Amino acid sequence: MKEIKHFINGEYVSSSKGKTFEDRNPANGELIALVHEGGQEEVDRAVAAARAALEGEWGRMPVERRMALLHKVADGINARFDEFLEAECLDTGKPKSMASHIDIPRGAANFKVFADLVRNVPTESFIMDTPDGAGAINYAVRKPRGVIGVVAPWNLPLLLMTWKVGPALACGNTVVVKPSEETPHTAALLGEVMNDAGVPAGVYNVVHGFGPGSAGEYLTRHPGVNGITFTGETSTGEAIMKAAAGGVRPVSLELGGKNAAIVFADADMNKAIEGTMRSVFANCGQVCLGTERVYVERPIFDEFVQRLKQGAEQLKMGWWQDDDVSFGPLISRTHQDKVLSYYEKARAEGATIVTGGGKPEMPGELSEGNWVQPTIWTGLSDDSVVIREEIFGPCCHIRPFDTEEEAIALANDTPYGLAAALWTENLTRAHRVAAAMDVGLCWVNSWFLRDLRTPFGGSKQSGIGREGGVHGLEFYAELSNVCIKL
Ligand SMILES: NC(=O)c1ccc[n+]([C@@H]2O[C@H](COP(=O)([O-])OP(=O)(O)OC[C@H]3O[C@@H](n4cnc5c(N)ncnc54)[C@H](O)[C@@H]3O)[C@@H](O)[C@H]2O)c1
Ligand SMILES: O=C/C=C/C=C(\O)C(=O)O
Repeated sequence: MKEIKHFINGEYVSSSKGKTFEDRNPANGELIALVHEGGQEEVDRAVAAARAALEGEWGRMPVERRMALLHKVADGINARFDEFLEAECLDTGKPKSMASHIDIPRGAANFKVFADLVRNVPTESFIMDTPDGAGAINYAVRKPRGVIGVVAPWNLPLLLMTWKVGPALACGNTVVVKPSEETPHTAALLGEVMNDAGVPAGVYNVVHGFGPGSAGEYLTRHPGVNGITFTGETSTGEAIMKAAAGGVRPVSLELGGKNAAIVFADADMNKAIEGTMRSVFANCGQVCLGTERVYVERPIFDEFVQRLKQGAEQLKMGWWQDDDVSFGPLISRTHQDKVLSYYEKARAEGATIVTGGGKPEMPGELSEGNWVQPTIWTGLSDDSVVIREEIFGPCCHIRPFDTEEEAIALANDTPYGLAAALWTENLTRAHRVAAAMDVGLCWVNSWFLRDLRTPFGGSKQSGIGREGGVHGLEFYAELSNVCIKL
């Protein structure tokens, strides 16, 4: 049986207590690897290695050399594209059509983009008057924050982990990564790429394990960690904020969502259907930016519902390797139970089930996987739990609206504030409504179109801080002002 070990100080190491847990293929439940579970000892070793690397060659490395190494890491991911693809798809069950276009290319891009960015970003400078007339010059210096703890989720494992590791290393920090227990493969494989690229030992470390009482908690509580960046559920974000309060360490939190799409009657129907198909069903609905609430202007409501239903019923489920497969399983049996519990709640609350609503019949081995049907509901009241709580599954509720004001109020009626998608051909309305969305990210006539120079993050309970472009530097670097009296 394959074993996945920690990556500490440039070496793959076993758990000192010999503890392991299972990594299963979500498509058929097959055991694919045994993963070493880290405890306090492994976290201590990883943090110590990361600290030593900061004080060693990495900390003294000229910026140009550091950036060249990060480019080599990106090239190393691309050179082993098929291995990363297989590792990611085995852990998640996601179709290769998705992972080959999104997950793996973004894994490489996250290193290149931030290496180039950090090399080119200026810092601020102010010249001031002084009473003696000689003046003074202020300028800011960006310094690495230190050891960054990276806690990542399972839905886009390589993409979301490197989205943090890329800028962290570009700013000169070192990292200890705690990948999701569901998806340990690609974080482990990245260790080999780091070594092959010549990144010094201790710069990139990985400790596997769970959250509470395991590697996640030990890492976030560790006093040797200078900042924690986390993507995952809002409730976990709360626990991590509490852990970070000890020692007053900064956090960057990218959390849950209950994202709305608003489809106006003047939308290009084909584009709106194509985009909403992706925003609801891509990655089996397991995308934080995904749409779970769709508001459609009444004159086109029936047509929209029918066309989304047709699209959902044409999704092809199956093995990740098959070229025509567009829909994979949910990540785990536990998550399948959670999503199915919302399917039951929708039924109990009297939803009209337009399509789906249960488990599909899957052939052969696939019958052991965590499959659920793509599901569309109408007819629920605005206070239904199905409409208020994040499900993180391939499902949405569609509700008609009559006025722009009503649509805005409905979309914003949520404790979350991550993303929104608007569909309209009216440019003035697009600007007006986009500005009224209480979210960190609003797409107009598109979804998940990403320029990595832009601010990314959530408002309300969807997060704290913005990563992406220069904005992530607020977290990954410490700005320190130098004031020189002339
Ligand atoms: N805003 C975003 O950018 C974004 C992106 C992707 C996913 N998400 C959110 O992530 C969630 C799905 O991912 P998930 O189920 O892996 O999230 P999760 O919060 O259950 O787990 C995320 C990570 O945190 C670790 N963890 C759990 N409890 C911990 C604790 N007490 N201390 C330290 N670490 C702990 C887990 O082991 C895992 O590595 C959804 O809510 C989704 O909306 C948000
Ligand atoms: O599931 C959430 C997706 C998050 C995407 C990003 O963080 C990104 O594209 O940088």
